[in-house]
Amino acid sequence: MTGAVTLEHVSKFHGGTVALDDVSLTVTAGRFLAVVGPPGSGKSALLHCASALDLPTSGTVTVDGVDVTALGEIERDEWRRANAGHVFPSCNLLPSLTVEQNLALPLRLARLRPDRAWLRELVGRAGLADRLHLRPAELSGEQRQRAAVVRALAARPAVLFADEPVGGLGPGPAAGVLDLLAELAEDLGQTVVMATRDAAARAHDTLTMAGGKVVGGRAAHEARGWG
Ligand SMILES: Nc1ncnc2c1ncn2[C@@H]1O[C@H](COP(=O)(O)OP(=O)(O)OP(=O)(O)O)[C@@H](O)[C@H]1O
Repeated sequence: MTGAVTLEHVSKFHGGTVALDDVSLTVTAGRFLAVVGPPGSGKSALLHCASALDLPTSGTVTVDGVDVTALGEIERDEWRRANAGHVFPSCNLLPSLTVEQNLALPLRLARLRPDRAWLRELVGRAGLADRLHLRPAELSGEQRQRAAVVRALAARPAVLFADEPVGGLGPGPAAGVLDLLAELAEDLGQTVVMATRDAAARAHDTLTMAGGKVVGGRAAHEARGWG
């Protein structure tokens, strides 16, 4: 199983603002981890550093044994395209393309060969098999966000990083998207790291952040850095 993420003494400063303050933790491969905390507690900063979208000011991030903080910029971009999938609050699907074209786009841009069996599996689980020919505007909000999850996983990344993936959805559609994330972890062993203010119920493990630090968690044996 892939997707083990380890942060060791990771700090991130933005000028004088501390976004992450000496965070050390381990995400177990194949688990669905929710990172919870109030606005400004450092959830996004944690996801950005863990997924190599951003470099920490200090500390190291290792994913499946690769120290991504030691990679040069070009190598880091290549690593991220192949190994880190991202979902954001807004689905960011291109309105002029069909769902199928949207799902294939990151693979085409990265010149990665599609794994058709994997894509079929994802599309089926997301309930989009009969929606592939439609434009994003013809989907429900939940279906659009499910499509964003499939797109993020198309390259078979080691880890899916979802930053407030249900932020713009009502309770019913949000539950549908969270169910999909939980199923992907439970049935396919997909490692998922999700930042959320309050939608952690379906996750296997929870870490709580405040002031850039990890201050608690349900999977205390899996993480270090508090108490
Ligand atoms: N680019 C930036 N420039 C300056 N400060 C930043 C920047 N990005 C984040 N911060 C600050 O770092 C801290 C942590 O921000 P972060 O976005 O990680 O929190 P969050 O828990 O994800 O919040 P939210 O729930 O609102 O998304 C906050 O004080 C924020 O203002």
